[in-house]
Amino acid sequence: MSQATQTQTQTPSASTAPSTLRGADRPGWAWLFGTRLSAEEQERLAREDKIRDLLPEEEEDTIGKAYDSRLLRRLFTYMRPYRARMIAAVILMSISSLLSVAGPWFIGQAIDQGIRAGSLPQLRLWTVIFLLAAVLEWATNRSRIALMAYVGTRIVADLRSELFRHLHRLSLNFHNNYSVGRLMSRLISDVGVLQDFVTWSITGLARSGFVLLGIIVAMVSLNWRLALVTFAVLPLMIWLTNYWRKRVRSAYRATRTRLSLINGYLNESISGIRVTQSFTRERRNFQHFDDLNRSYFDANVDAARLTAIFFPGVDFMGALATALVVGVGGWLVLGDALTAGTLVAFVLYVDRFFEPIRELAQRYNTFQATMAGCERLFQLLDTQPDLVDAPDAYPLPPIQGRVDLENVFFQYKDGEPVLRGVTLHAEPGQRIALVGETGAGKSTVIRLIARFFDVTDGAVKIDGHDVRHVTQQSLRSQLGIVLQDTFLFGGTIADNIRYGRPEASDEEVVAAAQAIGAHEFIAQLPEGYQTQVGENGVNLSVGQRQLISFARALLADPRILILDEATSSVDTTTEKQIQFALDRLMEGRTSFVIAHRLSTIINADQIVVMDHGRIVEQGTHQELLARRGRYYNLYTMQWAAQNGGGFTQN
Ligand SMILES: Nc1ncnc2c1ncn2[C@@H]1O[C@H](COP(=O)(O)OP(=O)(O)OP(=O)(O)O)[C@@H](O)[C@H]1O
Repeated sequence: MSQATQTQTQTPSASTAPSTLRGADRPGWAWLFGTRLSAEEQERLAREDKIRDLLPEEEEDTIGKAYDSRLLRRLFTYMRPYRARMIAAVILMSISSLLSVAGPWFIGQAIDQGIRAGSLPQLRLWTVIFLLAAVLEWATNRSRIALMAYVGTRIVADLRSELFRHLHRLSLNFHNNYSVGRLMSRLISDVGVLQDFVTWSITGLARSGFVLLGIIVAMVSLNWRLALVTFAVLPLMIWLTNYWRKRVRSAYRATRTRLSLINGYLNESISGIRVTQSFTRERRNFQHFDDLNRSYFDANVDAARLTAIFFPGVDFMGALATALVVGVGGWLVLGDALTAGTLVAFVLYVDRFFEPIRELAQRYNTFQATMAGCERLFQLLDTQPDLVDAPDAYPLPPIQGRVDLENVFFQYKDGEPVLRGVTLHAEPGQRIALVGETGAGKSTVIRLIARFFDVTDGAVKIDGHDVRHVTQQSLRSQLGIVLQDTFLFGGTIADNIRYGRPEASDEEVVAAAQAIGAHEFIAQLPEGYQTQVGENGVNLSVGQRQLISFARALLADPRILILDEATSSVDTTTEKQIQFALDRLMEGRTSFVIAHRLSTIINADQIVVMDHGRIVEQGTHQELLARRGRYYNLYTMQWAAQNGGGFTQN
């Protein structure tokens, strides 16, 4: 049962109301006086109860500190190659900040020395200076942003490539446990947040701090009494910022977690749409999606309400400070204690004073998101591959194809042995079929041969070389692995066939397809070998996909071939075709086949019957039938199921 249906049975209760609803959405007095919930609020509580179990634990989605020197230091190492550009951006930022602070002072001069002194040349001079300063400010700002956008984009491109390479180095165990959705979110959203941060926040924050400081210095030096009047609104401002900062943290977290739920559910629903349609689950899915969607909507509305409190609040503080400055300043001007130009400059400063404060508060959030994103990205980058080449690993020389498993023990988790003393010898060119109940350990055996995991005890040897002593690259390049879920990459059929040997000629590609028996259907496609497959490509049947993957394996020409349940999901005609292709593919190679249909492995040189991690029988088809043991039972059961009657051995 899915989590969604499990949670549907829960009854909504006000005591378990989500913190965002309790804190930000509901007015305080409603809780204080126990006012009844409106129908809409009750509905929302019911919805939140349904999705509660799906929300990540607080620790999993740590919002992170707004400032973490360790993370920042590491982030700065990525900026090092672009140091020159960053220094240039900082210089430009300083110039534009100074010009921004100087602007109101120029206006003050234009009024006092031009208008009040009745001097047209002075008025002209200060106006031109102001204009030039504005143009220069625009130009420096523009260049700073362009430089930082370049640096941000480069850093993100570098980091993305590093992550991509790192993901390819991580072992199968890691990929089994880390969902594709989570990886995509690291590669796309976390990296994206970082780009925003580098482009906008680093110099943007510095500029805001710089301008704020400059304005304070300018105001105090112009008239310290009036400056104090302006600062009178600061306590109110600090209170408002703190109020907002505390609440916005959980509000944004709520929107983020709900958005990730929507994305995850969309991903799952689209991937599993066939199953949904075949079980006519659409209505339930619509309902669940509506719940998620509404919950995201509600969280966004909460966040928007907070924004609606804060930003107009800052504007109001600005207006309040302006009123104070105009009132007190005007009174000083009337008493000749202040010039009109200084007053105008002050009014302009007050206006600019609140802009960086607003910016700093707004960036606080980005800062938190960036630190959390960085933490997750670096954690991923720090994940060590479970399997690394030994320091003295040597490349496996070209092999004949002898495979030996010597008393192999293996466990995925401590205390849960999966293989218990497996010994198996395959001569070059032999076909080995692994059979047994589900969970017997067949796939584990082939994973150990390909060294996707290391044995816990014993050894796996290829041509006498312990697989732990050779480089992984040299080992896998001599193995061909064809899995049950055939994966075709975006590109043409020809590209897919030459995936393991990109340098293969067109003739070799066609020859491989012909040998496998795939040429006929490929030739009939409108664009033949140039037909696009993979996502958005032509629709191929399961059997056709398998044939392409066989041609791919044949062209790569490995000495050892591993086939995982390759014939379990196709009809009888296709199975015959595939059987032909397989026979062709396995010719002259050591092959390990896991086939659930025993009829396909009758010709194997050795049939290895596994049970609970041990080999319980071993021999040819005839030998094992004659023994009337485990294999005989498995075979006769399948034979009866497929032919509707009892099996008689002739
Ligand atoms: N990545 C893993 N982590 C932990 N346990 C695993 C992992 N893969 C397999 N197992 C466990 O190891 C045991 C053997 O699994 P294995 O896949 O080798 O069986 P199998 O014989 O190939 O089964 P099937 O025919 O169903 O594919 C099972 O009990 C399985 O639950």
